[in-house]
Amino acid sequence: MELGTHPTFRDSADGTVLTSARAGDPIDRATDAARRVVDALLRTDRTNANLERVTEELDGIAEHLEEHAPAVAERLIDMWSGEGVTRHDPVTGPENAIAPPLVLEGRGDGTVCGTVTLTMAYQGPPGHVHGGVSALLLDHVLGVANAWYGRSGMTAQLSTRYHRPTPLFEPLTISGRVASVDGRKIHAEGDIRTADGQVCVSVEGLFIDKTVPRPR
Ligand SMILES: CCCCC/C=C\C/C=C\C/C=C\C/C=C\CCCC(=O)SCCNC(=O)CCNC(=O)[C@H](O)C(C)(C)COP(=O)(O)OP(=O)(O)OC[C@H]1O[C@@H](n2cnc3c(N)ncnc32)[C@H](O)[C@@H]1OP(=O)(O)O
Repeated sequence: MELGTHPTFRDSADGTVLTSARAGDPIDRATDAARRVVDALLRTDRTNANLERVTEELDGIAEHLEEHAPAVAERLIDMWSGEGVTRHDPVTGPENAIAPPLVLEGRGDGTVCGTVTLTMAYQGPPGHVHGGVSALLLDHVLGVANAWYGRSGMTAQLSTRYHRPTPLFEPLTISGRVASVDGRKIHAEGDIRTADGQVCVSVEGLFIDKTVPRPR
């Protein structure tokens, strides 16, 4: 994976924000509105909300957006034209309505961390976070931790241990760090904790340094 000029803990200040800022751009605001729609659909009274009208209006919005969508190949070039901080990924991307989005900071000790409160769309067991969502968040956090360390790679293995159910609707702190590097192999680890420090999920990941060329 190409690293671009991503900051590392050796040359950047403790507290450096490593994910794309929500700039308040129209696309960020539209994506926030889409997240709100997803959450509202999950919470609405299905017998009382006028869902036929809702469907028509949402279809109308989708048609308008599709009319203004360039070809996928062109869009991919645009998506990857930055310096290695993505705006579209499903964990931190302000332009991706699937992303919570998680904001990550780099620490002087090589750790990256961020706090997020997950809502209904991320539910697995009743009132708790889906295990696949936890793995997704941690995989990405380890990827960013690798970059903060100064390396980059593809996930080859992600070993996930679920210690206790991870609550929705409460702030969760997600952190990751590089544990060791052995040639092309990057070993990283991380966890998700509740505000009182209880570990809900921990992971160990093996990443292999490999470049996937950016579309151009
Ligand atoms: C989404 C945003 C990304 C943004 C990136 C942009 C810039 C970066 C900047 C900031 C970073 C920010 C964010 C990054 C965030 C997230 C990252 C997301 C990560 C992913 O979402 S990524 C998708 C899922 N991931 C895959 O899609 C991988 C598919 N797979 C392959 O592409 C190959 O399989 C590969 C590359 C893994 C290896 O292939 P290869 O040919 O390069 O290497 P090779 O096989 O020669 O192995 C060399 C040595 O590694 C050992 N080894 C290999 N694989 C192993 C395994 N699984 N277990 C144990 N050991 C293994 C061998 O045993 C050998 O060991 P030895 O040298 O000792 O013999």
